[in-house]
Amino acid sequence: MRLELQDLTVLRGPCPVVEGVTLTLGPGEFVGLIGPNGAGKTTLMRAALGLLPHRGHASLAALPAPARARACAFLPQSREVAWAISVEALVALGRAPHRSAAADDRAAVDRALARMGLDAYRNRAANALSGGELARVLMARALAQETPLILADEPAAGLDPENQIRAMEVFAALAAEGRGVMASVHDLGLAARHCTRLVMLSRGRVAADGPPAAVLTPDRLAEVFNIRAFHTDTPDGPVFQPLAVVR
Ligand SMILES: Nc1ncnc2c1ncn2[C@@H]1O[C@H](COP(=O)(O)OP(=O)(O)OP(=O)(O)O)[C@@H](O)[C@H]1O
Repeated sequence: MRLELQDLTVLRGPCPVVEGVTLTLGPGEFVGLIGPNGAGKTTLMRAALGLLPHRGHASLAALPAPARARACAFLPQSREVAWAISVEALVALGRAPHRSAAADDRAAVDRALARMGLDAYRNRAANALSGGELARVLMARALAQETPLILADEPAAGLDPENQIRAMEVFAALAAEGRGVMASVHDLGLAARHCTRLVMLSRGRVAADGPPAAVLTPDRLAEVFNIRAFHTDTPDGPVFQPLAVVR
């Protein structure tokens, strides 16, 4: 399954905050959605999912809600859990879109918990976890949905370095298994190292779309992000470190 966006435009009041975005997300891709604060990353994902009114075409938004929930898992930026629900029960909510046998649901929840290293947290109350622990639990809920597409809004925010790397590795592995993953990422170093492709947004428009090294050019970093950065290739992969504000 592919996500296809054609000329997607989202207005907030009279202003377009996403404008004329055309892109596809296909199996095997881990797309990093990058761009400065306010560039339109969250808005783009929510419109693609049919959660915001938009113009143009979004293949997911065009599906009826139940089919959409079986096609795509969404990991939103907000991480509030109001009740003292157990981690296991929270992750099991990811199975809601499916009409599968209980044993299949349990197996999917087990796979998601194991993948996120959360077996020991199964019986903990979700509203008594640290911010980073809860972020991993909500990622497990999205994984338990076992959808061909995954959209994640800043999944690495608030995670420690080990868990940031682990989260990016899980998404990269899901892509390698044939899913299509798109995640907004502020850490350009993580994005450069783990994503197969970057889409750079600037003021609601696609400023660049391609392999990380082709997207993260000094000119675009200055123009779009207002920074200059150190960027080199090592045997461990690309290393990217923002250095200074340019203007
Ligand atoms: N409910 C709203 N009403 C009006 N404008 C909004 C609303 N939500 C977002 N915006 C505006 O739309 C633009 C894009 O916001 P969006 O949240 O998509 O950006 P973002 O790239 O995800 O930013 P960040 O990196 O800060 O999370 C911003 O200028 C923002 O102020």
